[in-house]
Amino acid sequence: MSDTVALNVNVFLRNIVQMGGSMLFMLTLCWRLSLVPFIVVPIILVASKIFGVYYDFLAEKTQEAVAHSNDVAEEVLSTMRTVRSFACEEIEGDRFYDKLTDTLNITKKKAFAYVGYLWVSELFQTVINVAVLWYGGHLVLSGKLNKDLLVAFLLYQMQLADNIRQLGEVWTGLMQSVGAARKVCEYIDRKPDLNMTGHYIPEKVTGKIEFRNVCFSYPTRKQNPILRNLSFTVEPGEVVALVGPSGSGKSSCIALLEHFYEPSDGQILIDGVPIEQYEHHFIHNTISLVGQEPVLFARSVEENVSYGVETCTKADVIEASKLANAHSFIENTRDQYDTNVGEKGSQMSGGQKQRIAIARSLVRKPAILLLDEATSALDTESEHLVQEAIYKNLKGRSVILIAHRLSTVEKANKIILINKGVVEQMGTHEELLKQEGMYKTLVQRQMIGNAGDSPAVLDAARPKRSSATAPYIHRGGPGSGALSISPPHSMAQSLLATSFTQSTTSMQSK
Ligand SMILES: Nc1ncnc2c1ncn2[C@@H]1O[C@H](COP(=O)(O)OP(=O)(O)OP(=O)(O)O)[C@@H](O)[C@H]1O
Repeated sequence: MSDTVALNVNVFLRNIVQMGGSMLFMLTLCWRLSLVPFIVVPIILVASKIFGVYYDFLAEKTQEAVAHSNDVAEEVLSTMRTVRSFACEEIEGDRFYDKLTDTLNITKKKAFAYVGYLWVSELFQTVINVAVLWYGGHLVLSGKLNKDLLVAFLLYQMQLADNIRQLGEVWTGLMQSVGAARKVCEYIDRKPDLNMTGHYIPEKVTGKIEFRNVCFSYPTRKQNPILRNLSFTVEPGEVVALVGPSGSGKSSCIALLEHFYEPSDGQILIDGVPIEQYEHHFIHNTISLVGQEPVLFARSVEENVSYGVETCTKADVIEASKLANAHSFIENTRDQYDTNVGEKGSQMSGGQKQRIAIARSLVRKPAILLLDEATSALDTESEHLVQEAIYKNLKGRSVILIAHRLSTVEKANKIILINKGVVEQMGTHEELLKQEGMYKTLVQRQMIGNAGDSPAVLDAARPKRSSATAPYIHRGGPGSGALSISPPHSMAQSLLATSFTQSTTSMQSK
């Protein structure tokens, strides 16, 4: 756009001046003969205007078509393993080809429109030349014009035609740029729907979180309520677990706390202040999130862990990595903290990615930590170590966690069971086990799955909290590292037991 404007404005101004000069000289040579081109030139300008509007429209369509084909290419390249694992290379190739064909069709239309425009303007210029020669000859024969002046007039006339042709090209270039830039300008001028005008920066955040009668639906599905009058409180320093069936709205609560969306009704407060009143950078340094599928950047481990924290030292990075149980595997890589994790962390395993993401959150020393299935890809031992570290080192900080493993959830100070967007049960693991409700059913389901489908196991296990919480692995004491696998657990049973939500869903469907 900048290149086209810089070049075209130069050519445009030069031709306008030359055109003005030619017309002035033509008028002084013979005003009667000047009327001929002066009548036809406005017709050419009108034709240029009509063509310009159409060309602008086609240029915008071309941009859209190119964007669609790029979308397909980008999506397929970034999900290449999925595409290959379903043997869909040809299908995706055809999809890309179709999008490229759309682009080609629009480009063809553009080419035909340009040819049509050139044809019309050349035709009019020929008409002017013929008309000037005919009328000029008539004026010479009738003695109203000197034949030398007719030749001079014709030379200016040729200059004028050349200027009109160049102006047509400039107009085409400008319309092409305007069409292409319109979308970019739309995005630049777009005002976010979210209210990001908050300026509140307190000296200290204690970490009290309050959901007050929150109603929410996603902007793309406004008619589909996700959270309905949802209320709960997390006191400073509390660890609260959100549990419930898949799709019940747990991650949506986290998204609202991160201020990615705003509730349609109700309020979310941090230390009694509505979240939208906090300054954007401040709130995101105060609340740290480890999501379901953490995204790493194609940089070194150290740069990923210290991401966004300007004052972060290497010692801070190592400390956070130790807390996240990531230090030992990082040390074992060839370049250690300088190891490049690859695009979106593709050169790391799922569990390694999660641990680096946890370290990235911990390095900020947040007042509120949100863990949305943040340890789901870790083996039970690693998860246990990471959790121990989090519980030990985040004392005084509030933690909201979503987890599918019962062993993760039961240590929480408070468990909130969300079902279909409302809080159905709330309390500690022991309190909820005493109530008849979905939570107890879920626990029974998991434990039965782990103990040879015997309902009696639940009762037997209840007083022994440690065996209930880590049904298939017993530890020999904190830090001892000694593990023993309980008989008579089968591998299939253990696998079944690892998914809290899966069990929930299957229970619900019954
Ligand atoms: N960006 C989005 N746009 C529209 N609807 C969405 C979006 N994200 C989630 N949803 C819908 O909102 C509902 C709640 O989703 P949410 O992710 O909060 O559930 P969840 O309880 O965390 O589930 P899970 O345990 O499976 O992660 C689901 O029905 C889902 O389809």
